[in-house]
Amino acid sequence: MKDTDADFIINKIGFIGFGLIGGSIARAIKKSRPHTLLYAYDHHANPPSADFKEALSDGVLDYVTGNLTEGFPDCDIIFLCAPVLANVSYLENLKHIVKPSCIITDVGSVKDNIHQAVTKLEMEDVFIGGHPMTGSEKTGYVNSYALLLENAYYILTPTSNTSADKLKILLNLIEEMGSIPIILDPKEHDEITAAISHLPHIIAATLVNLIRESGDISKMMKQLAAGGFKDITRIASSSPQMWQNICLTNSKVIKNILNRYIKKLETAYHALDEMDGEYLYKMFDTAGEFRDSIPNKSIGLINRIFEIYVDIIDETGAIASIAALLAGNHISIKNIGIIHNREFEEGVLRIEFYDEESEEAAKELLKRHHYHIHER
Ligand SMILES: NC(=O)C1=CN([C@@H]2O[C@H](COP(=O)(O)OP(=O)(O)OC[C@H]3O[C@@H](n4cnc5c(N)ncnc54)[C@H](O)[C@@H]3O)[C@@H](O)[C@H]2O)C=CC1
Ligand SMILES: O=C(O)C(=O)Cc1ccc(O)cc1
Repeated sequence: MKDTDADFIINKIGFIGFGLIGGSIARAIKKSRPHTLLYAYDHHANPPSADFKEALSDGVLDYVTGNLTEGFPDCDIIFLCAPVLANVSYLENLKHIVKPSCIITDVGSVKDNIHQAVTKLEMEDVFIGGHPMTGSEKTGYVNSYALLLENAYYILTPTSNTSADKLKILLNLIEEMGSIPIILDPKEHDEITAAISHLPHIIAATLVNLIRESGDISKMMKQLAAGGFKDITRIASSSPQMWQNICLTNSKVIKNILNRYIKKLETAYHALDEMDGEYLYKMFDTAGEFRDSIPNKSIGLINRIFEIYVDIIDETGAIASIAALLAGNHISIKNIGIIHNREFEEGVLRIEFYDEESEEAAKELLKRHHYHIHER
Protein backbone atom coordinates (compact mmCIF):
# COMPACT_ATOMS: atom_id res chain seq x y z
CA MET A 1 0.00 0.00 0.00
CA LYS A 2 1.35 3.45 -0.87
CA ASP A 3 1.85 6.00 1.85
CA THR A 4 -0.44 8.81 0.65
CA ASP A 5 -3.19 10.96 2.18
CA ALA A 6 -5.65 8.85 0.28
CA ASP A 7 -4.72 5.72 2.26
CA PHE A 8 -5.49 7.53 5.47
CA ILE A 9 -8.87 8.84 4.41
CA ILE A 10 -10.52 5.95 2.56
CA ASN A 11 -12.03 3.60 5.14
CA LYS A 12 -15.19 2.59 3.36
CA ILE A 13 -16.21 2.45 -0.30
CA GLY A 14 -19.74 1.80 -1.55
CA PHE A 15 -20.96 0.35 -4.86
CA ILE A 16 -24.34 0.85 -6.48
CA GLY A 17 -24.50 -1.49 -9.46
CA PHE A 18 -22.19 -4.46 -9.10
CA GLY A 19 -21.54 -6.19 -12.43
CA LEU A 20 -18.55 -6.38 -14.77
CA ILE A 21 -17.17 -2.92 -14.02
CA GLY A 22 -18.24 -2.56 -10.35
CA GLY A 23 -16.94 -6.05 -9.63
CA SER A 24 -13.62 -5.42 -11.39
CA ILE A 25 -13.06 -2.13 -9.55
CA ALA A 26 -13.92 -3.77 -6.21
CA ARG A 27 -11.53 -6.64 -6.92
CA ALA A 28 -8.72 -4.21 -7.83
CA ILE A 29 -9.30 -2.11 -4.71
CA LYS A 30 -9.51 -5.13 -2.40
CA LYS A 31 -6.17 -6.31 -3.80
CA SER A 32 -4.33 -3.05 -3.13
CA ARG A 33 -6.26 -2.08 0.05
CA PRO A 34 -7.38 -5.24 1.86
CA HIS A 35 -8.41 -3.22 4.92
CA THR A 36 -10.76 -0.83 3.15
CA LEU A 37 -14.35 -1.98 3.73
CA LEU A 38 -16.34 -2.50 0.55
CA TYR A 39 -20.13 -2.17 0.70
CA ALA A 40 -22.61 -2.85 -2.07
CA TYR A 41 -26.25 -1.98 -2.56
CA ASP A 42 -28.43 -4.80 -3.90
CA HIS A 43 -31.49 -3.32 -5.58
CA HIS A 44 -33.07 -6.79 -5.65
CA ALA A 45 -32.19 -7.49 -2.01
CA ASN A 46 -35.06 -9.91 -1.56
CA PRO A 47 -33.84 -12.58 -2.18
CA PRO A 48 -30.16 -11.50 -2.45
CA SER A 49 -28.68 -12.26 -5.85
CA ALA A 50 -26.12 -15.02 -6.36
CA ASP A 51 -23.51 -12.48 -7.52
CA PHE A 52 -23.52 -10.71 -4.17
CA LYS A 53 -23.30 -13.99 -2.26
CA GLU A 54 -20.32 -14.96 -4.39
CA ALA A 55 -18.59 -11.57 -3.91
CA LEU A 56 -19.02 -11.89 -0.13
CA SER A 57 -17.64 -15.41 -0.10
CA ASP A 58 -14.75 -14.33 -2.38
CA GLY A 59 -13.91 -11.69 0.24
CA VAL A 60 -14.28 -8.97 -2.41
CA LEU A 61 -17.25 -7.39 -0.60
CA ASP A 62 -17.58 -6.97 3.16
CA TYR A 63 -21.26 -6.10 3.34
CA VAL A 64 -24.32 -6.09 1.11
CA THR A 65 -27.45 -4.13 1.92
CA GLY A 66 -30.83 -3.51 0.34
CA ASN A 67 -31.08 -0.18 2.14
CA LEU A 68 -28.92 2.80 1.21
CA THR A 69 -29.19 4.32 4.69
CA GLU A 70 -27.18 1.34 5.96
CA GLY A 71 -23.43 1.80 5.55
CA PHE A 72 -23.60 4.34 2.72
CA PRO A 73 -23.87 7.49 4.94
CA ASP A 74 -20.30 7.05 6.11
CA CYS A 75 -18.79 5.91 2.81
CA ASP A 76 -15.74 7.93 1.77
CA ILE A 77 -16.27 7.08 -1.91
CA ILE A 78 -19.34 5.77 -3.73
CA PHE A 79 -19.02 4.23 -7.20
CA LEU A 80 -22.15 4.28 -9.35
CA CYS A 81 -21.70 1.23 -11.59
CA ALA A 82 -25.22 0.58 -12.91
CA PRO A 83 -26.46 1.43 -16.45
CA VAL A 84 -26.20 5.20 -17.06
CA LEU A 85 -29.88 6.08 -16.53
CA ALA A 86 -29.97 4.08 -13.29
CA ASN A 87 -26.83 5.88 -12.04
CA VAL A 88 -28.52 9.26 -12.50
CA SER A 89 -31.62 8.06 -10.64
CA TYR A 90 -29.63 7.53 -7.40
CA LEU A 91 -28.15 11.03 -7.17
CA GLU A 92 -31.06 12.75 -5.45
CA ASN A 93 -31.38 10.05 -2.81
CA LEU A 94 -27.62 10.06 -2.16
CA LYS A 95 -27.59 13.85 -1.81
CA HIS A 96 -29.55 13.52 1.46
CA ILE A 97 -27.54 10.59 2.76
CA VAL A 98 -23.80 11.11 2.17
CA LYS A 99 -21.35 13.04 4.34
CA PRO A 100 -19.89 16.28 2.84
CA SER A 101 -16.42 14.76 2.46
CA CYS A 102 -17.79 11.86 0.37
CA ILE A 103 -16.81 11.53 -3.29
CA ILE A 104 -19.58 10.20 -5.51
CA THR A 105 -18.20 9.00 -8.82
CA ASP A 106 -19.68 6.97 -11.66
CA VAL A 107 -18.28 4.69 -14.36
CA GLY A 108 -20.91 5.41 -17.01
CA SER A 109 -20.09 5.58 -20.71
CA VAL A 110 -21.82 8.97 -21.10
CA LYS A 111 -20.78 11.98 -19.06
CA ASP A 112 -22.73 15.13 -20.00
CA ASN A 113 -26.08 13.67 -18.96
CA ILE A 114 -25.01 12.85 -15.40
CA HIS A 115 -23.17 16.19 -15.08
CA GLN A 116 -26.37 18.01 -16.03
CA ALA A 117 -28.25 16.14 -13.30
CA VAL A 118 -25.47 16.88 -10.79
CA THR A 119 -25.63 20.61 -11.60
CA LYS A 120 -29.43 20.63 -11.27
CA LEU A 121 -29.18 18.94 -7.87
CA GLU A 122 -26.33 21.26 -6.80
CA MET A 123 -24.06 18.30 -6.07
CA GLU A 124 -20.97 19.65 -7.85
CA ASP A 125 -18.87 19.55 -4.69
CA VAL A 126 -19.40 15.82 -4.10
CA PHE A 127 -19.44 14.46 -7.67
CA ILE A 128 -16.56 13.60 -9.99
CA GLY A 129 -17.49 11.85 -13.24
CA GLY A 130 -15.51 8.80 -14.30
CA HIS A 131 -15.24 6.35 -17.18
CA PRO A 132 -12.80 3.46 -17.32
CA MET A 133 -11.96 3.00 -21.01
CA THR A 134 -11.94 -0.75 -20.81
CA GLY A 135 -14.48 -3.52 -20.63
CA SER A 136 -15.96 -6.19 -22.80
CA GLU A 137 -19.18 -7.54 -24.25
CA LYS A 138 -19.55 -9.69 -21.12
CA THR A 139 -21.65 -8.66 -18.12
CA GLY A 140 -21.94 -9.42 -14.44
CA TYR A 141 -19.70 -9.97 -11.43
CA VAL A 142 -18.91 -13.49 -12.68
CA ASN A 143 -16.96 -12.00 -15.58
CA SER A 144 -15.19 -9.33 -13.52
CA TYR A 145 -11.46 -9.39 -12.80
CA ALA A 146 -9.02 -6.92 -11.26
CA LEU A 147 -6.69 -6.91 -14.27
CA LEU A 148 -9.46 -5.40 -16.43
CA LEU A 149 -8.42 -2.01 -15.10
CA GLU A 150 -4.69 -2.54 -15.58
CA ASN A 151 -3.08 -0.12 -18.06
CA ALA A 152 -6.49 1.16 -19.14
CA TYR A 153 -7.13 4.85 -19.61
CA TYR A 154 -9.60 6.05 -16.96
CA ILE A 155 -11.27 9.34 -17.81
CA LEU A 156 -12.23 11.70 -15.01
CA THR A 157 -14.58 14.63 -15.51
CA PRO A 158 -14.40 16.89 -12.44
CA THR A 159 -17.04 19.60 -11.95
CA SER A 160 -16.26 23.30 -11.57
CA ASN A 161 -16.57 22.79 -7.79
CA THR A 162 -14.41 19.68 -7.41
CA SER A 163 -11.76 20.37 -4.77
CA ALA A 164 -8.11 19.63 -5.51
CA ASP A 165 -8.05 17.27 -2.49
CA LYS A 166 -10.97 15.16 -3.68
CA LEU A 167 -9.56 14.97 -7.19
CA LYS A 168 -6.21 13.85 -5.80
CA ILE A 169 -7.81 11.11 -3.69
CA LEU A 170 -9.65 9.70 -6.70
CA LEU A 171 -6.61 10.02 -8.99
CA ASN A 172 -4.50 8.10 -6.45
CA LEU A 173 -7.09 5.36 -6.16
CA ILE A 174 -7.31 4.98 -9.94
CA GLU A 175 -3.54 4.78 -10.24
CA GLU A 176 -3.50 2.16 -7.48
CA MET A 177 -5.87 0.06 -9.59
CA GLY A 178 -3.24 0.19 -12.35
CA SER A 179 -5.24 2.53 -14.60
CA ILE A 180 -4.02 5.69 -16.30
CA PRO A 181 -6.19 8.70 -15.40
CA ILE A 182 -6.99 11.38 -17.97
CA ILE A 183 -9.01 14.52 -17.22
CA LEU A 184 -11.55 15.63 -19.83
CA ASP A 185 -14.53 17.92 -20.17
CA PRO A 186 -17.82 15.92 -20.17
CA LYS A 187 -18.97 17.19 -23.59
CA GLU A 188 -15.57 16.50 -25.13
CA HIS A 189 -15.74 13.01 -23.63
CA ASP A 190 -19.13 12.37 -25.21
CA GLU A 191 -17.96 13.54 -28.66
CA ILE A 192 -14.98 11.19 -28.58
CA THR A 193 -16.83 8.16 -27.25
CA ALA A 194 -19.74 8.67 -29.68
CA ALA A 195 -17.29 8.29 -32.58
CA ILE A 196 -15.04 5.50 -31.35
CA SER A 197 -17.42 3.47 -29.19
CA HIS A 198 -21.12 4.32 -29.47
CA LEU A 199 -21.25 4.44 -33.29
CA PRO A 200 -19.26 1.18 -33.67
CA HIS A 201 -21.73 -0.56 -31.33
CA ILE A 202 -24.64 0.67 -33.47
CA ILE A 203 -22.86 -0.44 -36.64
CA ALA A 204 -22.12 -3.89 -35.20
CA ALA A 205 -25.71 -4.40 -34.01
CA THR A 206 -27.29 -3.22 -37.29
CA LEU A 207 -24.88 -5.28 -39.38
CA VAL A 208 -25.67 -8.45 -37.42
CA ASN A 209 -29.41 -7.71 -37.70
CA LEU A 210 -29.02 -7.23 -41.45
CA ILE A 211 -27.70 -10.78 -41.71
CA ARG A 212 -30.28 -12.09 -39.21
CA GLU A 213 -33.08 -10.65 -41.32
CA SER A 214 -31.77 -11.89 -44.68
CA GLY A 215 -34.41 -14.58 -45.11
CA ASP A 216 -33.56 -18.08 -46.31
CA ILE A 217 -29.95 -17.29 -47.05
CA SER A 218 -29.29 -16.01 -43.51
CA LYS A 219 -28.75 -19.58 -42.21
CA MET A 220 -25.93 -20.15 -44.68
CA MET A 221 -24.53 -16.66 -43.99
CA LYS A 222 -24.46 -17.52 -40.28
CA GLN A 223 -22.65 -20.77 -40.94
CA LEU A 224 -19.98 -19.01 -42.98
CA ALA A 225 -19.69 -15.92 -40.77
CA ALA A 226 -16.97 -17.24 -38.43
CA GLY A 227 -13.67 -15.37 -38.55
CA GLY A 228 -13.64 -11.78 -39.80
CA PHE A 229 -17.36 -11.12 -39.51
CA LYS A 230 -17.46 -12.47 -35.99
CA ASP A 231 -14.38 -10.44 -35.04
CA ILE A 232 -15.78 -7.12 -36.17
CA THR A 233 -19.20 -7.77 -34.64
CA ARG A 234 -18.05 -9.09 -31.23
CA ILE A 235 -19.42 -5.98 -29.56
CA ALA A 236 -22.92 -6.77 -30.87
CA SER A 237 -23.08 -9.30 -28.02
CA SER A 238 -22.90 -6.51 -25.40
CA SER A 239 -25.60 -5.80 -22.80
CA PRO A 240 -28.74 -4.47 -24.58
CA GLN A 241 -29.83 -2.52 -21.48
CA MET A 242 -26.47 -0.82 -21.12
CA TRP A 243 -26.37 0.20 -24.80
CA GLN A 244 -29.99 1.30 -24.87
CA ASN A 245 -29.18 3.61 -21.92
CA ILE A 246 -26.04 4.95 -23.65
CA CYS A 247 -27.94 5.68 -26.88
CA LEU A 248 -30.77 7.41 -25.00
CA THR A 249 -28.43 9.66 -23.02
CA ASN A 250 -25.98 10.60 -25.79
CA SER A 251 -28.49 10.62 -28.65
CA LYS A 252 -27.75 14.12 -29.94
CA VAL A 253 -24.03 13.56 -30.33
CA ILE A 254 -24.49 10.03 -31.71
CA LYS A 255 -27.00 11.33 -34.28
CA ASN A 256 -24.41 13.80 -35.60
CA ILE A 257 -21.73 11.20 -36.13
CA LEU A 258 -24.25 8.65 -37.43
CA ASN A 259 -25.38 11.18 -40.00
CA ARG A 260 -21.79 11.65 -41.18
CA TYR A 261 -21.40 7.89 -41.35
CA ILE A 262 -24.58 7.46 -43.39
CA LYS A 263 -23.15 10.00 -45.87
CA LYS A 264 -19.98 7.91 -46.10
CA LEU A 265 -22.09 4.82 -46.87
CA GLU A 266 -24.03 6.77 -49.49
CA THR A 267 -20.79 7.83 -51.15
CA ALA A 268 -19.64 4.20 -51.21
CA TYR A 269 -23.00 3.23 -52.73
CA HIS A 270 -22.61 5.92 -55.37
CA ALA A 271 -19.08 4.72 -56.20
CA LEU A 272 -20.43 1.19 -56.75
CA ASP A 273 -23.24 2.55 -58.88
CA GLU A 274 -20.77 4.51 -61.01
CA MET A 275 -18.21 1.66 -61.05
CA ASP A 276 -15.75 4.24 -59.70
CA GLY A 277 -12.72 1.99 -59.25
CA GLU A 278 -10.44 4.86 -58.29
CA TYR A 279 -12.70 5.91 -55.39
CA LEU A 280 -13.15 2.33 -54.18
CA TYR A 281 -9.40 1.68 -54.25
CA LYS A 282 -8.71 4.90 -52.35
CA MET A 283 -11.43 4.13 -49.81
CA PHE A 284 -9.78 0.85 -48.80
CA ASP A 285 -6.23 2.18 -49.14
CA THR A 286 -6.65 5.29 -46.94
CA ALA A 287 -8.64 3.34 -44.34
CA GLY A 288 -6.00 0.61 -44.17
CA GLU A 289 -3.17 3.11 -43.84
CA PHE A 290 -4.91 5.00 -41.02
CA ARG A 291 -5.95 1.84 -39.19
CA ASP A 292 -2.40 0.48 -39.34
CA SER A 293 -1.18 3.70 -37.72
CA ILE A 294 -3.46 3.21 -34.67
CA PRO A 295 -1.20 1.96 -31.86
CA ASN A 296 -1.54 -1.76 -31.26
CA LYS A 297 0.01 -1.83 -27.86
CA SER A 298 -2.17 0.41 -25.75
CA ILE A 299 -5.65 -0.41 -24.56
CA GLY A 300 -8.25 1.61 -26.42
CA LEU A 301 -11.95 2.12 -25.91
CA ILE A 302 -12.91 -0.99 -27.78
CA ASN A 303 -10.80 -3.62 -26.17
CA ARG A 304 -7.97 -5.32 -27.92
CA ILE A 305 -8.18 -9.06 -27.70
CA PHE A 306 -4.97 -10.78 -26.67
CA GLU A 307 -5.09 -13.92 -28.74
CA ILE A 308 -2.90 -16.24 -30.73
CA TYR A 309 -3.65 -18.93 -33.30
CA VAL A 310 -1.58 -22.11 -33.11
CA ASP A 311 -1.51 -25.10 -35.47
CA ILE A 312 -2.13 -28.35 -33.64
CA ILE A 313 -2.08 -31.93 -34.70
CA ASP A 314 -5.47 -33.56 -34.56
CA GLU A 315 -4.86 -36.10 -31.81
CA THR A 316 -6.06 -36.70 -28.25
CA GLY A 317 -4.27 -34.60 -25.68
CA ALA A 318 -2.99 -31.96 -28.14
CA ILE A 319 -4.91 -29.15 -26.43
CA ALA A 320 -4.12 -30.47 -22.97
CA SER A 321 -0.35 -30.45 -23.76
CA ILE A 322 -0.47 -26.77 -24.74
CA ALA A 323 -2.62 -25.83 -21.74
CA ALA A 324 -0.24 -27.67 -19.40
CA LEU A 325 2.81 -26.02 -20.99
CA LEU A 326 1.29 -22.56 -20.50
CA ALA A 327 0.09 -23.30 -16.96
CA GLY A 328 3.52 -24.68 -16.05
CA ASN A 329 4.96 -21.32 -17.07
CA HIS A 330 2.37 -19.35 -15.09
CA ILE A 331 0.60 -18.03 -18.18
CA SER A 332 -3.15 -17.81 -17.53
CA ILE A 333 -5.57 -18.65 -20.33
CA LYS A 334 -8.80 -16.67 -20.61
CA ASN A 335 -10.33 -18.81 -23.37
CA ILE A 336 -9.24 -21.71 -25.54
CA GLY A 337 -10.87 -23.54 -28.44
CA ILE A 338 -10.45 -24.98 -31.92
CA ILE A 339 -11.49 -22.82 -34.86
CA HIS A 340 -12.51 -24.25 -38.23
CA ASN A 341 -12.97 -21.82 -41.10
CA ARG A 342 -11.62 -20.98 -44.53
CA GLU A 343 -8.79 -18.90 -43.16
CA PHE A 344 -7.48 -21.89 -41.24
CA GLU A 345 -8.34 -24.85 -43.42
CA GLU A 346 -6.83 -27.45 -41.16
CA GLY A 347 -8.31 -26.19 -37.92
CA VAL A 348 -6.32 -24.15 -35.52
CA LEU A 349 -6.25 -23.59 -31.77
CA ARG A 350 -7.26 -20.11 -30.67
CA ILE A 351 -5.95 -19.09 -27.24
CA GLU A 352 -7.03 -15.87 -25.57
CA PHE A 353 -5.11 -14.24 -22.72
CA TYR A 354 -5.87 -11.55 -20.16
CA ASP A 355 -3.09 -9.18 -21.19
CA GLU A 356 -0.44 -8.43 -23.76
CA GLU A 357 2.38 -9.64 -21.57
CA SER A 358 0.83 -13.14 -21.39
CA GLU A 359 0.21 -13.13 -25.15
CA GLU A 360 3.85 -12.31 -25.87
CA ALA A 361 5.16 -14.80 -23.30
CA ALA A 362 2.94 -17.55 -24.74
CA LYS A 363 4.15 -16.83 -28.30
CA GLU A 364 7.79 -17.07 -27.22
CA LEU A 365 7.22 -20.23 -25.22
CA LEU A 366 5.22 -22.07 -27.90
CA LYS A 367 7.69 -21.10 -30.64
CA ARG A 368 10.50 -22.47 -28.48
CA HIS A 369 8.53 -25.71 -28.33
CA HIS A 370 8.25 -25.76 -32.14
CA TYR A 371 4.58 -24.87 -32.39
CA HIS A 372 3.61 -22.85 -35.45
CA ILE A 373 1.92 -19.53 -34.57
CA HIS A 374 -0.08 -17.71 -37.24
CA GLU A 375 1.02 -14.07 -37.45
CA ARG A 376 -2.10 -11.96 -38.14
N1 LIG B 1 -19.23 -3.09 -20.07
C1 LIG B 1 -18.25 -2.30 -20.36
O1 LIG B 1 -17.39 -2.69 -21.12
C2 LIG B 1 -18.19 -0.92 -19.77
C3 LIG B 1 -19.25 -0.38 -19.11
N2 LIG B 1 -19.16 0.89 -18.59
C4 LIG B 1 -20.29 1.45 -17.85
O2 LIG B 1 -20.34 0.76 -16.62
C5 LIG B 1 -21.65 0.67 -16.15
C6 LIG B 1 -21.92 -0.76 -15.77
O3 LIG B 1 -21.70 -1.61 -16.84
P1 LIG B 1 -21.30 -3.14 -16.65
O4 LIG B 1 -20.66 -3.36 -15.35
O5 LIG B 1 -20.60 -3.52 -17.88
O6 LIG B 1 -22.74 -3.81 -16.69
P2 LIG B 1 -23.24 -5.12 -15.94
O7 LIG B 1 -24.53 -5.46 -16.59
O8 LIG B 1 -22.19 -6.14 -15.86
O9 LIG B 1 -23.55 -4.56 -14.48
C7 LIG B 1 -24.52 -3.63 -14.18
C8 LIG B 1 -25.08 -3.95 -12.81
O10 LIG B 1 -26.01 -2.94 -12.47
C9 LIG B 1 -27.12 -3.55 -11.87
N3 LIG B 1 -28.27 -2.67 -12.01
C10 LIG B 1 -29.11 -2.53 -13.05
N4 LIG B 1 -30.07 -1.63 -12.77
C11 LIG B 1 -29.81 -1.21 -11.50
C12 LIG B 1 -30.45 -0.30 -10.63
N5 LIG B 1 -31.51 0.38 -10.99
N6 LIG B 1 -29.91 -0.13 -9.41
C13 LIG B 1 -28.82 -0.79 -9.02
N7 LIG B 1 -28.16 -1.65 -9.79
C14 LIG B 1 -28.67 -1.87 -11.01
C15 LIG B 1 -27.29 -4.87 -12.59
O11 LIG B 1 -28.00 -5.78 -11.79
C16 LIG B 1 -25.82 -5.28 -12.79
O12 LIG B 1 -25.36 -6.04 -11.71
C17 LIG B 1 -22.55 1.22 -17.25
O13 LIG B 1 -22.94 2.51 -16.87
C18 LIG B 1 -21.66 1.27 -18.46
O14 LIG B 1 -22.02 2.33 -19.31
C19 LIG B 1 -18.01 1.60 -18.64
C20 LIG B 1 -16.92 1.09 -19.25
C21 LIG B 1 -16.93 -0.19 -19.90
O1 LIG C 1 -16.20 -4.73 -25.68
C1 LIG C 1 -15.51 -3.75 -25.91
O2 LIG C 1 -14.41 -3.82 -26.39
C2 LIG C 1 -16.03 -2.43 -25.49
O3 LIG C 1 -16.32 -1.60 -26.29
C3 LIG C 1 -16.09 -2.23 -24.04
C4 LIG C 1 -16.57 -0.91 -23.62
C5 LIG C 1 -17.93 -0.66 -23.54
C6 LIG C 1 -18.37 0.56 -23.06
C7 LIG C 1 -17.47 1.49 -22.69
O4 LIG C 1 -17.91 2.66 -22.21
C8 LIG C 1 -16.12 1.27 -22.74
C9 LIG C 1 -15.66 0.06 -23.21
